[in-house]
Amino acid sequence: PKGSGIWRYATMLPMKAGVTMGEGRTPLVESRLKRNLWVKFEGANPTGSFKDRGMALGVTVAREAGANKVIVASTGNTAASAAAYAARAGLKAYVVLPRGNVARGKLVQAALHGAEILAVEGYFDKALSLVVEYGTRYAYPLNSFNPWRLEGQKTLAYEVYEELGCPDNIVVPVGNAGNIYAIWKGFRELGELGLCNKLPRMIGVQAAGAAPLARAWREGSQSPLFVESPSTIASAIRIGKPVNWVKAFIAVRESGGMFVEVDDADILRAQLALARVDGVGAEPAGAASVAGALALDLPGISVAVVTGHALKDPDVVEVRTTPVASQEELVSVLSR
Ligand SMILES: Cc1ncc(COP(=O)(O)O)c(/C=C/C(=O)C(=O)O)c1O
Repeated sequence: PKGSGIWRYATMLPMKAGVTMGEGRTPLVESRLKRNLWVKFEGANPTGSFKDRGMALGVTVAREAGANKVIVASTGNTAASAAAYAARAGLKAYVVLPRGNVARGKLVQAALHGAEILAVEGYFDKALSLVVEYGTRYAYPLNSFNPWRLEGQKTLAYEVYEELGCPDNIVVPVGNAGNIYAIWKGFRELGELGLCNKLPRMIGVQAAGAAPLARAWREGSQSPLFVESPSTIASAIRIGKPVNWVKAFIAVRESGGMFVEVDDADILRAQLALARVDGVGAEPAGAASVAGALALDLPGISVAVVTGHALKDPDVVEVRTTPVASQEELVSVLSR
């Protein structure tokens, strides 16, 4: 298909061309951690997360709508992506961040790309309520309640289909819960086009300390059990009140999937295993999908979406070094 980035799929998008940095076409690699497990490495996007897919379309629509300012609340990756894509589109970005809850790499990206960084006390949910209640009057909102974001993010499904056909399970880390619905929408469209006759089960993975949907699912509740003070090492999904929870329930119910939770130890173990066995460097939230895939006994072919790059959150990685003061010491280390 012609066009670069998400615009390769223009026929399936609400607009035919727009702002791009060649987002998408990310690696789909077979994992050696488990049979029938593939990893879709979204860290390979221009700003290092899947958010670029939705931001390319969101920023294009904002500019077409005549906006010159955009605003997002974010745990970091949406902010980084909005900052970069707004810069590319010549728009001003305002990012509202929960002070002390944003991984360093993402903060640096937002600053580098020239966003105005507004720090609020509290969690992501507080930042989002500020944007929804006040921000939208002054700037075009680009959080994932904005449908154009999800239209861009659904292109991941098309890429998986092009390389692997229609897998049996798609495992996705869930925070504000837009991405799991976006990917489901993409596969549902492939079904409507007759390209997939069996659609994948959508498996949403949450961090145990920030699992409003997984807890509701486990307890058979029809609505999420919101978490007042979400807590997890995976700061990207440290979200207690997912704005897209209705859509996420639809995706999981319609697909015959489920929500599960994994604890931080599982997430960090998956991050290391993924990096050292498959060579894929994920930030903790990005590794949560692999932790879920490893913990579950999913029948058939599974694709775990690794949603963000390891460099986003360097502070969670333990670095051990071996001092070498002489060539003898070097030789002794090398010959161990
Ligand atoms: C690496 C990573 N993995 C998974 C998610 C969860 O996706 P959604 O369930 O669609 O929210 C996020 C979300 C980040 C933000 O919500 C934000 O940046 O404000 C993320 O950065």
